[in-house]
Amino acid sequence: MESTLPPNKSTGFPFRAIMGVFKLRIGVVITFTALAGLSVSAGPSLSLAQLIILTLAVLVSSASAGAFNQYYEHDIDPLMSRTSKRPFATGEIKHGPIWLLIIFGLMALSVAAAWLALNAWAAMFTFLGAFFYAIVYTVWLKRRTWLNIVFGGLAGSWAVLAGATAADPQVGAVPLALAFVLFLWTPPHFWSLAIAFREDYAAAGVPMLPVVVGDKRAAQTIFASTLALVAASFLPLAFGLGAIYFAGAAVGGALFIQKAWRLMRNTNRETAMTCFHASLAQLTLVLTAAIIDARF
Ligand code: HEM
Ligand SMILES: CC(C)=CCC/C(C)=C/CC/C(C)=C/COP(=O)(O)OP(=O)(O)O
Repeated sequence: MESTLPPNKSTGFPFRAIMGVFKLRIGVVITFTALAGLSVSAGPSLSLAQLIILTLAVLVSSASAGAFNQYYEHDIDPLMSRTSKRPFATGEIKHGPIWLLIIFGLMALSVAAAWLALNAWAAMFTFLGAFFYAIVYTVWLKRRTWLNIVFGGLAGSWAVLAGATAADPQVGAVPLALAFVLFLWTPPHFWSLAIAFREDYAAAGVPMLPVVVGDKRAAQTIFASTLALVAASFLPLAFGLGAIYFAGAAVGGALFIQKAWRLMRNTNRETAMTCFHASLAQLTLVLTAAIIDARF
């Protein structure tokens, strides 16, 4: 799972490790989420330059938050198998204040670019996404309560609204509904992975749901929250999305529910990871269907 790769041997400069710090694969999906919010927004089309700036602003904001997360968690990442190879955890990249300058500089740049090229609302949600992930989730809640992901999950909702407000600061019902879907999607997405790596989180003293209530109760909670998520994923139909969106939400929802059911019936690392990947497939189907439906 971990995207951190050994430094490029030929130059010695840890280019790949530095890229690994920014969690860019996740940033790409976060950016896709913002573009889905833009697509379902009623506002006027953006110019190509504005579209590029929105894309880069959300990507850089997400990446800076991801880098802050790895910087801040350099103490617990070595304690977990999944994260122990990360550059701050291994010392491949020196954990020092220069990184805070880089991180906050990139964050400020992304928010300023969104503000200047788009509007204050898009800039605010671009900032809020990173703030909720880096501060609300990573610093405030992650090591304190199993509710960490419930509130931290708003980070994804802010990504939807960053895109939607770029075109129309008066957020419409469909972008709001999609932001609500992201809010409900994030907990089962993450709790599935947390079951697979429960021992890691227990060793690191992080109170993820499975550590607090056990795998079985966590799997039951995942199943119940997936049902709620899938029900909510049909909300955009009430505000104008059509058959294409329905198809995406139905196929994605059925897949996620089936894997969450399987996880609840047979709770182990393999069914947990399958459910985690089903969450990503469901989100991709819902967002892609929303983009296509809104365009035709
Ligand atoms: C605070 C909210 C969230 C938390 C705590 C969370 C948690 C995680 C974790 C722990 C991983 C595994 C990372 C790794 O091992 O490298 C992951 C992977 C992933 N997450 Fe989430 N997630 C959150 C929100 C989101 C959102 C909003 C999206 C997309 C809209 C998303 C998309 C992904 C993707 C695409 C991956 C796979 C990345 C890869 O293959 O390297 N996550 N998530
Ligand atoms: C608009 C905008 C910029 C939104 C940002 C949204 C965002 C970056 C959400 C967090 C995604 C994520 C994979 C968190 C993992 O945290 P973790 O610390 O639990 O993962 P780890 O254990 O792998 O470090």
